[in-house]
Amino acid sequence: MEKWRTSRRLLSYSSKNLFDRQAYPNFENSNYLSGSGFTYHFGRICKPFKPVLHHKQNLPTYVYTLRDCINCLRSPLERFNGNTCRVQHRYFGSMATKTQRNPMFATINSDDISHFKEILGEKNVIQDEERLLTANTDWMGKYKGSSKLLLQPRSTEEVSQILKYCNSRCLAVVPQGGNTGLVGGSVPVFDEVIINLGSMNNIISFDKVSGILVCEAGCILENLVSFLDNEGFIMPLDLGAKGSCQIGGNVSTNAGGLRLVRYGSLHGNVLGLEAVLANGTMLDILGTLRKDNTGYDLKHLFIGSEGSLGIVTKVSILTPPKLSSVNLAFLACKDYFSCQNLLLEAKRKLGEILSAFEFLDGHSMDLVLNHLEGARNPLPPSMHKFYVLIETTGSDESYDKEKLEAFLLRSMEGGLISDGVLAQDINQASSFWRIREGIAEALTKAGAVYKYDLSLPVDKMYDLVEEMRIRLGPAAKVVGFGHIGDGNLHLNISIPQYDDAILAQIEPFVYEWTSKHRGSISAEHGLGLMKANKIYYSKSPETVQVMASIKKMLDPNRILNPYKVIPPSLIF
Ligand SMILES: O=C(O)CC[C@@H](O)C(=O)O
Ligand SMILES: [Zn+2]
Repeated sequence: MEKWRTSRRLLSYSSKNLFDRQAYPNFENSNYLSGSGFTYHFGRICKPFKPVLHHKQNLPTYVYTLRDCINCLRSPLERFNGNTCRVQHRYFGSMATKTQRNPMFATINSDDISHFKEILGEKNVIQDEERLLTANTDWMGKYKGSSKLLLQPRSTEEVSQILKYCNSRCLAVVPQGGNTGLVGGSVPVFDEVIINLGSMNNIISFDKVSGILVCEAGCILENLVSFLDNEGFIMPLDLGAKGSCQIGGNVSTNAGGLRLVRYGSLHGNVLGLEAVLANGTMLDILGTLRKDNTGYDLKHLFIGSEGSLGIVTKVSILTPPKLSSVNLAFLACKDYFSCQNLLLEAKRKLGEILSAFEFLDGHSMDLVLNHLEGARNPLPPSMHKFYVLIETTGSDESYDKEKLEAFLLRSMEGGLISDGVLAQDINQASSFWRIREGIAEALTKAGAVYKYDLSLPVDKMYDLVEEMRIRLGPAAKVVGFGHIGDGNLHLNISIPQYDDAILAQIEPFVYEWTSKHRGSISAEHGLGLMKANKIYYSKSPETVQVMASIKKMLDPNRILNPYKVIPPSLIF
């Protein structure tokens, strides 16, 4: 096979909108909250004693008390401190916890509707069933709420008025952007009012000298990409969902994506933001400075807190200049060890021009080929176990190409790569990216899927996939792919339909494994509803207590995105 044909310069390319809701049927099966019934303490096994109903009973959270814990040896007497359960939160890692609607929240009445119509105008107060069905359902069709109301504010002032009113009435709300999240964070759990930011989609300013873009939260990522492309700049983040996701949602979930290896996370790229607090206060921290050490940097509270502390309405982002030479290689590796070594070498040898380093296993490739129309393996049919995409972005066409080709040749001679091709044009590059970016879509088409988004030491990452495969046997397809360059594994388990018995084999094992290796149970997707109760696998009780205190201070009535991020029993 002709290995490294001369590559033509790739200009900017963007993949198809993979997350277009229209393209996907909804799946009806959704018993996402059932747990395994085991008791865990930070991912370590504790012996179940007896389940008790949580004493602050709005929520029937079953608390498995701890006794003879082989790891922590804490006395079960610590369970209660007067009326306050002091340590219960430590013990419900993956146990059966079923969230119930908190009765402290009011339900919408006709006066509320009239009030919202006064603030927003008739057409921005949506009660239409079809629109609500879409907004109540997440992209995977896995999480479904039953909200009766969707509001579409057009300005920060309107968001402020909505929240002020909801807070006074104790009406729970869920902020929603493009609704492309994967942890049930952007849809209601019950009847929360949906606040959709999609109408706030103006670009406010762009400064070519500094590369700082200021825009409203509802701007679709791909529109920002196109706008910046005309100005000779790029967004520092790139996601498969770019055609639908909105920047406010990206910031609120601290979305990572394909370019993080080069440009870093949104905690670094977001220079400022505007957010509306639960009581309607408009918080203007929309700075455009690279350096500002005047007190606490509060913007970081809103980056990645999934709308639980405030609703992000505007953002200011540092954007890198668009460089003229982009190359993309699609490679095969014989084993995971070679992928790791290739990453190490790529960092060393490609240095400043490396802009993406992604991997997928052969099982992910099979899924894509079986379920994505028109997808084709760019390499000749062979049983490759692993594939890697390496993208370089630089400013000197011949130097960059030479550098990449020399690197690929050396890696091939050294046995790190077993086969590979370089994209010859934008279309080819898009088709390569389509394979990597299309895995999530292929999984959704294949049936039910359990998703885990983990940060792990790179050398350990794939052991988990293999262990899971052995654990589940032929009943499930276990696939591993992701941002190996950032130590982020996407472990997905695909089965024909959701099955509690299989889930019990996966959880809490997967969280325990991650905790044991000092990883994170959410690398980039957030905790949402799916993992609010699992937070202790990655954070200490003291840390979660501080988070809960911040939540209670900023949102005393807990109206913002309830039941998500922090274990409900800690804050209600
Ligand atoms: O579906 C997933 O598990 C990952 C989705 C997304 O974060 C990706 O990197 O493709
Ligand atoms: Zn990802």
